[in-house]
Order: sequence, then structure tokens, then C-alpha cells
Amino acid sequence: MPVPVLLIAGFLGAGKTTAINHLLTAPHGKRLAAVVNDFGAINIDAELLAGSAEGMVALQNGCICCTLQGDLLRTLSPLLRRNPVPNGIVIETSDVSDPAEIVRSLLDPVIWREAALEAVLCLADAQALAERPATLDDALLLSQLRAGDIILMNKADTVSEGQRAALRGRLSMLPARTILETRHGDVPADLLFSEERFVPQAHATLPANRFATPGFESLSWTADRPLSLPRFQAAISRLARLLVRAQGILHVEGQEHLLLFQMVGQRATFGAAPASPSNAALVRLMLIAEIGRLQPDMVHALLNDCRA
Ligand SMILES: Nc1nc2c(ncn2[C@@H]2O[C@H](COP(=O)(O)OP(=O)(O)OP(=O)(O)O)[C@@H](O)[C@H]2O)c(=O)[nH]1
Repeated sequence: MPVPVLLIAGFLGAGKTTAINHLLTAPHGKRLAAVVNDFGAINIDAELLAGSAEGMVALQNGCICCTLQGDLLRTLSPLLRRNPVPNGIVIETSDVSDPAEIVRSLLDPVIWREAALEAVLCLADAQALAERPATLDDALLLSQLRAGDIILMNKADTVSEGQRAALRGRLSMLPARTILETRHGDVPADLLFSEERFVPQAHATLPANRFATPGFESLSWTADRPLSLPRFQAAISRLARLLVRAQGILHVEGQEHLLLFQMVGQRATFGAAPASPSNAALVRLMLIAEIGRLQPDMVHALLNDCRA
């Protein structure tokens, strides 16, 4: 399976390094590697490098976009060849780059086979935007925010509740409908990076909520017959605005092999599924949303209609 890649974008001083430090050091048990602009800013000590963080590449010329003009795969190679392979790679973009360029490079099939873009996380500086709302009209900032599958409204500790609500209103006009408030980049690491443990294994053992991150809840759904892919895609499009993350193993009508479905924010991908236990339901899906957003009856009815 390819290693999932998380792209971190955001304006000058929005908190990218702080968020990466949080991701690398949070106790999630995943081995994460990082490609960063400034190695010195990452406060990983030797112990952590040997433990939760798998490796680090600092960009010589200070910007992933310039590196791309060279060879992205060559930059990622030392990380991809590590043994064991990292569970995820975090790539920091520079303050002055439009992530759309990097997204395009990452979607190259040769790269995708080894390093699959899972999501673009864009940090918005709540403090700067509250002080200078007109910054939101800046073309570069807008292009960064538009590329985000999830927007982190960072520095939420520095603004009032009213300012947060006003900013959320403006940010919700953007394509990324998932907006999370963060303090010191404390993005919940459990929402990111694929993990089989998200996927419910079988009907009988489904707990109500397998997701432990405060503020979020999960909803599981299984089916014992294949799905119609067009109907599933339509249902997921309807649910997408409510979801932060989804993951599932799908058996699609007319297809011999099971698919692994992933969605972070609005970015959905399908890949080959890992082998399943023989007693597992044909279709298993886990949806994650902020608490109170999902109505189980509505969601189950919508998904039940996807069965072929
Ligand atoms: N109060 C507060 N300060 C924060 C928060 N997140 C980051 N900071 C501070 O904001 C400053 C900039 O944070 P960085 O993580 O360096 O931001 P960056 O986006 O990596 O910055 P550049 O790479 O220089 O563009 C630092 O002093 C951080 O400590 C937050 O949520 N609240």
C-alpha cells in the first residue's frame, strides 16, 4: 500500500511548524516522517526520532515547490525506503506557494503508487484574520485556503468567541467545508492517516463509537451485499459536508476485488483493499464527524439505498 501523505499549507506564521511538531510528537503510536522547510524549527529530539518519528528531510533550497521542479520522488525516496516504512509523511509547503501545484505533482500516478496524497491541511491564522479581515481577499491566501481539504482555524486561543464565529462564517464559503478550531496546531492526529483499525470488522462486534478523540464521534455501517458505485458516490457527496473523515472496505457490484475507500475533508480516494478476514461483512464503513452532526437513522437509510 502507498504511504499516505499529508500536505500542510498556510500563510506566514499561521502555525505550520507548530502543527507539524504537534503531529510528530502526539502519542498516536504512528511512525511519521516529515519534509520541512527548516529542520531547525522541528523540535524532535533523538529519542523521538528513534521512536514515533521515522525520519526527516529538510529541503536544501527551503521550499518544496522548487524541489518539485527537480524530482519529488527523489526527495521522498529516503523516507519511503526506511525499514519499517513510515505510517505517514507530512510535507510542509512554503508560505509563498500555491499548494495546487504540489497537489498536481503528488497526483502523478508514479508518485501515487508509493506516496498517496491523503489530504491538504491549510492553516488560517485566526488572530491575523481577526485583526485584518481584508487579508482574506489576498489572492495567494485564497488559493492556499481553496486547496485545503481541511482548514485549521489556528490560534483560536487568541480571539473571542464572536470573532471565531465571524471567521468561521467567512471560511465556510470556501470549498473545504471542514473547519476545525485549533490551539497551537493541536489537530487531532487520529483524524489523519489511514488505519485499518478504523474499519469495523463484522456486524456482531460493532460498538456504537470506536473513535476516542474528544469532540468527534464515529458511526459504523456494514452491508452483506455489494454496493452500486454510482449510488454510493452520490450518498457520500451528500454526506461529505457533515464529515471530517470516512474510511471503508467496499465490495462494488461487478468488481472482483474489494476497494479501500478513504475520505479526509472532501478529498475521496479509492484504492485496492488489504486482505479481509473471511467472516467480515462485504462492506464496512466508518464515518467520523464532529459530535451531533450525524443523524444515524438518516445516514443508515441513505447508505442502505446504495446496496445493489
Ligand atoms: N497564541 C498562539 N500562538 C501560536 C499558535 N500556533 C502557533 N503560534 C505561534 O505563532 C508563531 C508562528 O508559528 P509557526 O508554527 O512558526 O508558524 P509557521 O506557519 O510555521 O511560520 P513560517 O514557517 O515562518 O511561515 C510562533 O511563535 C508560534 O508559537 C496558537 O494556536 N496560539
